[in-house]
Amino acid sequence: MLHIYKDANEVSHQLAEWITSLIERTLQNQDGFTWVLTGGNSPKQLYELLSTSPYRERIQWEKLHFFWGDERAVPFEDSRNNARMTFEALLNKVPVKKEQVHIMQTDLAADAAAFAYEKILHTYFPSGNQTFDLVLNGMGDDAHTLSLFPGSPAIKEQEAWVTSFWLEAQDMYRITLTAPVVNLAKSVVFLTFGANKANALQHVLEGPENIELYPSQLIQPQSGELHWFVDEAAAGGLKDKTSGNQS
Ligand SMILES: O=C(O)[C@H](O)[C@@H](O)[C@H](O)[C@H](O)COP(=O)(O)O
Repeated sequence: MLHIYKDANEVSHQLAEWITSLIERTLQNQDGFTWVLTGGNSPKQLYELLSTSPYRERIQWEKLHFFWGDERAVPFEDSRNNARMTFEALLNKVPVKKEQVHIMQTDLAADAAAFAYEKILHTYFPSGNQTFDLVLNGMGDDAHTLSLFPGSPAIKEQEAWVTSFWLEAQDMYRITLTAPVVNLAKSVVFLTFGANKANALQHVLEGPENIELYPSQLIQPQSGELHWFVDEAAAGGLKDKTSGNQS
């Protein structure tokens, strides 16, 4: 479902409300809520909103379990580390305990970190049939999501839930969830805005399938929901802007 709002500010506010309501609804029927966070710049305002009134009070933080969609294999102290950004924007400001938070361990070798993370995920989701309550994703202007970059080996992974690889262009290892585990989630939400995303968004949503070039096309939940929260600038190239709720 496509949700188009005026600008980045409005997208962030609407998504803060949407996520808070999803958490409230879900926790009426179950005891915990598993949520995959994304790095990048786009979610910063959303995270900050969630850590303040009125969202902060509505969320039962002690029932949440946090995971990450991908990580740059640099120390937690490095400003490029995705988990670090999330702590600064959100997790340091809300009442969550260490045991609720599962970061990808960048003090290990990247392949060992991927293996360790996969083990944690299988403990949470032993049946292997359904995974997270919510996966929040960003999308790059090259149509990557998570660390599923065009042409990267990670986009071919069919079995493993977590993988790692050397990303030459950025001179670093990446650790990432794969499409198979994300596609078992109950809800997947993409948050993206800005005119620089318009071309990628048009190809991902309306172009012919070309996973190598537009890896975000890999994300198609098997039985869960898929939502795109975008602004008018990012939606600028779409021919069909009606496939969902719009403001
Ligand atoms: O570690 C990362 O780089 C991210 O997890 C990545 O997948 C991100 O979500 C996109 O690159 C969009 O980033 P922006 O929100 O900054 O455009």
